[in-house]
Formats: sequence, C-alpha cells, structure tokens
Amino acid sequence: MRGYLFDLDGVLTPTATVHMHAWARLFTPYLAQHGAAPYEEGDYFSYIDGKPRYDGVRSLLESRGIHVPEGEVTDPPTADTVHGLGNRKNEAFNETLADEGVAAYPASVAFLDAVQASGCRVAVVSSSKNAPSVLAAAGLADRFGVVVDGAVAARDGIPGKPAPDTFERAAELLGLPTTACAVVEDAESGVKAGAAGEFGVVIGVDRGVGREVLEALGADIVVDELDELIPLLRPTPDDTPREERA
Ligand SMILES: O=P(O)(O)OC[C@H]1O[C@@H](O)[C@H](O)[C@@H](O)[C@@H]1O
Repeated sequence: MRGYLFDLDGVLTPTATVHMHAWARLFTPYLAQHGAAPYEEGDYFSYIDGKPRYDGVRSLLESRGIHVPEGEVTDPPTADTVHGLGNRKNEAFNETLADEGVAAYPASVAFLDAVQASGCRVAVVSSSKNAPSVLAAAGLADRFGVVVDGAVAARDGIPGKPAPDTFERAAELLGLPTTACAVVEDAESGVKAGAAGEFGVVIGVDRGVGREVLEALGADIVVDELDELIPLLRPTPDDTPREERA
C-alpha cells in the first residue's frame, strides 16, 4: 500500500465511546418519552456508528418508526427536529470531550508512526464534524495534511459512509489511486464504505462490532490493535518524480 485512509473515532482515538455515550444521553430519555423500545448499546452499532450526525438521527428514529420534521442545521438543541436532536447530542459530546480530553490509542499511534516511516501517505476520513478538535486534543493534528471530515463532506456535497465517496476523495487529495490505499475502519458503515469502493485493502479494527461481522461486511483483515500489522509493513518505493524530491 502507498496510502492509509484512517477513520478517526474508534480507530485512532477512543472517541467512539464518547460518541456512544452522548447518543445514549440523547436517545435513552427521548425514546422513553415517546413510548418506543428502549435505547440499547446495539442500536449505536446498527444505526449510528460511523455515519454523519443527522444520518445517525434519521436512521435510529426510522428503526423505531418515529417521524419528526427535518428542521435546520441552526435549530437549537431543544428542538424536536432531526437537526435539533443531532445538535443536542453534539452538546453532550462536546461537554464530555472538554471534561475528559482524549488520548490516542498507543497501538494506533505506533502503527501511524510505522506507516509514515515506511514512506506511505496518510489521511483521516471521518464522518464527524468534530474531527479537527478531536485530532487537536489527541495531539495528532499535525500528522495529517489531508482530513476529509463531516464538515468537508457537507460543504462539498459528498455522500457520507456507508458510501465510499469520502474515502475516494481522500485518496484523490493524497494523489493516489484508490487501489493503492488501505481503508482502516472500526464501524459497520465504514467497513461497508471501504468494501463498496475499489480500495487495495479494508482493515477492520474490532472495537466491539465483532470480527465475524466486520469480515462479513467486507473487511479483508481484522485486528484487535493496529500494531499487530507493523511486522507486515514493507518500505514504499518513493514515487515522487526525482526533480520534485527534497
Ligand atoms: O456529530 P459528529 O461529531 O459530526 O459525528 C458524527 C459521527 O461521527 C463518527 O465518526 C462517529 O463514529 C459517530 O458516532 C458520530 O455520530
């Protein structure tokens, strides 16, 4: 591989858990108030994990047969609209992030160090509009020149995961064909996105979804921690034209 396209939440940083708790803080009381089946941890993995914020709201509400107006991105967190509910969850996420901070997974940083040392290009591909602040809080912001996050996707009209388009855009920005890039994902929607494109390899990181599920959705390799892959890395030939090399 000549490029690695890393998901953020759950792959580089343990913030999938922060998102998971924030969604539970939103939907546990909300579903109870609406007399719907209670919110469970499995709902996060099935309907929300890895998707853009408002797609997660739509998907979960659809699972319970609840319909609310779309509203606007500017809706206050108190509004019972798709956007208001998403904004309510975002408040909970930012409160936790501010209270607890975030430390990257050491094994993921070790793998990132190794792929960069081997000459590979790297990008972050996250559905989250909070990706820049999470990267900064984890001390990883200066490691990635290419970040295709939820804000970039919304700005450019790129469909979110499980569509492969955000990963494809990152490969393009790295100047690499998708077939030369690995997708690294922990979420069902993210592995589906990798499998839906023409990528060199889809690496699943099992943070709770389960090895069998990730494989069935299209992961070529599944690891518990990314540093398991370091012994398999090979130096990447420098394909920069001679006259452009430093
Ligand atoms: O609400 P945000 O920060 O834009 O994030 C959207 C989604 O981003 C993904 O990276 C997370 O896996 C999801 O849990 C989250 O809902």
